Amino acid sequence: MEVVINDVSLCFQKEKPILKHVNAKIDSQEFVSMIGKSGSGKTSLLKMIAGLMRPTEGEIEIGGEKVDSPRDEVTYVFQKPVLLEWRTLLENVLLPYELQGHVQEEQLSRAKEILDLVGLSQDMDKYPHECSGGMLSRVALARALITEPKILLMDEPFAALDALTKEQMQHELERLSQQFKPTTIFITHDIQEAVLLSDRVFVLGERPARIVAEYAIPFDRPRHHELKFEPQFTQLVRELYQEIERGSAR
Ligand SMILES: Nc1ncnc2c1ncn2[C@@H]1O[C@H](COP(=O)(O)OP(=O)(O)OP(=O)(O)O)[C@@H](O)[C@H]1O
Repeated sequence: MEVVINDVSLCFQKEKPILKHVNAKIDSQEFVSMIGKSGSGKTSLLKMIAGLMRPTEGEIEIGGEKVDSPRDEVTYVFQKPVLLEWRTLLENVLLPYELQGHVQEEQLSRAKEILDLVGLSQDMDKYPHECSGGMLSRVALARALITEPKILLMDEPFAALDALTKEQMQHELERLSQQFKPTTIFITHDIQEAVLLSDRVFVLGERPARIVAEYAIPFDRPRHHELKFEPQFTQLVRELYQEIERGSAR
């Protein structure tokens, strides 16, 4: 399902606009990252796509329909995994099904299968307090994908993880998004992460922000971390870094 951001502006009361004239079209099954300085409005843009907030001007369309409230096809993954402490990992992953009604046998198998896919087959009866940050991120990813959302919105999902765990999670996400193929919009401060995972990277400028640059990332998939040492990769990272700096000066 495609996402269209059509001349979107956002202004909180009496303040200078946060976002002004943001335009973008994200194709079905495309993986796009948004990078930009802190406070440039990335989370606000994601919330508007999720239907959690309305633009002051312009509109957002998903699959050709205007977004004015949260939609079933869209799943949102927060920076900090939001898990219920009194439920096991399996029960947490089953939550989207429970919210739809009674859990069927087939859905239980599906939940176990997806926990297996993220490497947690041995841990599904544990409670969140018994788990590491990386395990909790895996559960959040499993829960996000279990309903096979058409649109996956991720707001710095790996920012709180240590470097090695973050690499593992990037690998999991790369693998799973190739399998499930949701249209993904991913926010990150990590330029390397954006280049590694994305088909395209958008750079947001400073307030009032708009998309000041857009880079297509040409590497074949599946992608591996060794790519980070390739000259073309480091060159792209450098250019994006300079774009963010230039964006601030614009
Ligand atoms: N509900 C709100 N009311 C007023 N101002 C808000 C509200 N939500 C966000 N803002 C302001 O909008 C600006 C953009 O915030 P947003 O969280 O979208 O930026 P961001 O680019 O995601 O930042 P970060 O990278 O630090 O997470 C910030 O200055 C923030 O203080």
